[in-house]
Amino acid sequence: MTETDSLPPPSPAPLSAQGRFWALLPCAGVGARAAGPTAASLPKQYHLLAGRPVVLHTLAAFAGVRRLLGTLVAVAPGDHFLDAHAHPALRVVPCGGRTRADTVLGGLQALLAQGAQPGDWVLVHDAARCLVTSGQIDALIDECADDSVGGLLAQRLADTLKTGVDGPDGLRVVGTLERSDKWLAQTPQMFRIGALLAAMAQAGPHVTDEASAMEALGLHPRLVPAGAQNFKLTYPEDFALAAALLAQRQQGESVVSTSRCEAI
Ligand SMILES: Nc1ccn([C@@H]2O[C@H](COP(=O)(O)OP(=O)(O)OP(=O)(O)O)[C@@H](O)[C@H]2O)c(=O)n1
Ligand SMILES: C[C@](O)(CO)[C@H](O)COP(=O)(O)O
Repeated sequence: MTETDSLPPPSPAPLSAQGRFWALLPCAGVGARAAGPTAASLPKQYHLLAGRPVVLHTLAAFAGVRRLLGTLVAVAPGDHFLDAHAHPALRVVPCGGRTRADTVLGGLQALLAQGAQPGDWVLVHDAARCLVTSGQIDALIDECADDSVGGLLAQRLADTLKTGVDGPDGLRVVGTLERSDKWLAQTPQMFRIGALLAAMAQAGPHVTDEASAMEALGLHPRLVPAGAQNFKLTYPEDFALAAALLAQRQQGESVVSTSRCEAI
């Protein structure tokens, strides 16, 4: 164990009248779109950002949510990166699949095999979405735990939304969409484990998020507004922005703890 101090210690999860909550992090992607000219072969969820691998920033946010009973990280078979970061609050399971949806399906099955119940809630969150905060995760649970379907964090559109077509004359605008009812889906996305498992199995390996699988069954997940900082590391240019934001947050934390020390 070399970096257990990277994660806050697990706090005992209080029993909640609203049910039991688990987290599932799909962490088995290869990060093809993040591979710039100088990229190492390491998948993006393991790149170092502000002194820590990306996924440990993500896990630190989940470690701050007291209602979670446990977190399962779904990694690719043969991936031992997290072995060096063993932690009592974590289950690392080599159930990664060819697509994100396959990985989530394997992770849901693994949660049930490890004692979760079909009626428990699961919060599925991209390992590569490392700027999520404990406060946002708690807000999602607060908004959705009494809901009959579940829901997701999402961001309102700030820009005008175009449709484009890449034709013989180059990439051209062919229309402008009404944006007031459009949202960018983020994660976590929170549903009952049994319902999500059935929905994902039916939706197939190419569904891009959990909410889509539930929508395909005629359900309407709740949208919980979240800010632009909860973005997913996808392209090479995303890393510098994430590093700057994480460094700024760390600086903020150290200023607060210094002022606490001075106040004592
Ligand atoms: N087969 C896969 C594909 C993706 N993911 C995870 O799903 C999250 C979001 O997916 P995405 O950004 O698409 O990651 P990659 O598939 O790694 O990226 P790319 O499509 O650029 O290769 C990431 O945490 C990624 O590790 C996964 O667990 N299993
Ligand atoms: C789940 C997700 O992050 C919500 O925006 C997104 O759909 C993942 O997409 P990708 O196709 O795996 O990049």
